[in-house]
Amino acid sequence: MSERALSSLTGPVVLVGAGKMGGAMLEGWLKLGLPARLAVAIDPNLPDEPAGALKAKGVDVNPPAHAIATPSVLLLAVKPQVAPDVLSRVAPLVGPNTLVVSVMAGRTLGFIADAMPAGTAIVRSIPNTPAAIGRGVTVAVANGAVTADGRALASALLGAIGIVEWIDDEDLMDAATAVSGSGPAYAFLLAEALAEAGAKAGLPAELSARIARATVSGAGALMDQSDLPAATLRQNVTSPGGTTAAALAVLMDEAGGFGPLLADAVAAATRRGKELAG
Ligand SMILES: NC(=O)c1ccc[n+]([C@@H]2O[C@H](COP(=O)([O-])OP(=O)(O)OC[C@H]3O[C@@H](n4cnc5c(N)ncnc54)[C@H](O)[C@@H]3O)[C@@H](O)[C@H]2O)c1
Ligand code: PRO
Repeated sequence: MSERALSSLTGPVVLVGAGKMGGAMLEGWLKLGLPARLAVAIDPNLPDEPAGALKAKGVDVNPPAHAIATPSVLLLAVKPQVAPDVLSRVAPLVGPNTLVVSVMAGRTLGFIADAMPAGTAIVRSIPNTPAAIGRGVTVAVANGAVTADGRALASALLGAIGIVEWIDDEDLMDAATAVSGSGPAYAFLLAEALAEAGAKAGLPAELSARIARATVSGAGALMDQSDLPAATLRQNVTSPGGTTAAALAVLMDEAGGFGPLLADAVAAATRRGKELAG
C-alpha cells in the first residue's frame, strides 16, 4: 500500500466480517504496511484461532462499538443475506469522511447508501479468492460521493490484494461477479473434473488428481507470464490431427461444448447476483 494512501488514513480501517474474503483482504493490507493499530475486525462468529492470530498481530478484534474511532474505511465483507441487519448495526460508526467499501455480491450502491448516513462515500467491489496470495482480481464501482482521494484510497486497499478494474456502469457488476468473483471456482472445478476424467481413463486416482492440478495451475502460470492470447496458447498445444484436437472437438462443440456451458453458467451467476441485490 502506498505511503500516500497510508498517510491519508486518519482513523482505522474497520473490517466487518473477517471470513474468507475479509480475512484475506486484511492479511494483504497488513503485509503491505497497514499498521495493525489502524486495523479493527468486527466478527462475532470468528473462531478463537483466527481471532487469536489477528490479536497477536495487534489487530483490535471485536472491541465494543463505543471504543471504535470513526473509521477512515469501513469494509463490508459479510454475506449479502445478512446485510440488512449488519449494515444497520455498523452505520452509526460511519462519519462524514468515512469511505465505505463493500465486497458483497449483489448488494447495490443504492442499497448500501440507504443504510448509511446521507452522502456517504461508497465503493462497491467484487474481489476473488486468489486475493489470499496477492493475485486477486477486483472490479469496483464508486458512487457520486467518492472523491478522487477516496478512489485512490480504495485503489490502494483493493490493489493490496491484486489488480483492480474500475467500471462506471454499476449494471455490469453482476456479470463481473459471475466472471472474476466466481471464476476461480470454475478453474478449480476444471482441475477436479480433469482428475475424475483421468481416473475414468484408467489413471490411478491420486496420480490423476496430482497431474490435473499441476496442469491447471501450470497453464494459469504460463498464461500469466506470456503475452500471447489464450487462443494462441491453446493452439500451441494442439497438433493438427493429434490428441488435443480430438479433445477440443468435444470441448469446442458449438452446441454442447465449453462455450455454451460457460455462457449458461455465467448467465446463472449474473441472475443470482441480481436476486441478491434485495
Ligand atoms: N468468497 C469469495 O470468493 C468472494 C468473492 C467476492 C466477494 N465475496 C463476498 O464476500 C462476502 C463474504 O464472503 P466470504 O466468502 O468471505 O464468507 P464467509 O462466511 O467466509 O465470511 C463472512 C463473515 O461474516 C461474519 N459475520 C456474520 N455475521 C456478522 C455480523 N453481524 N457482524 C460481523 N461479521 C459477521 C461471519 O462470521 C463470517 O466470518 C460476501 O458478501 C460475498 O459475496 C466473496
Ligand atoms: N463468491 C460469492 C458467491 O458465491 C461472490 C463471488 C464469489 O456468491
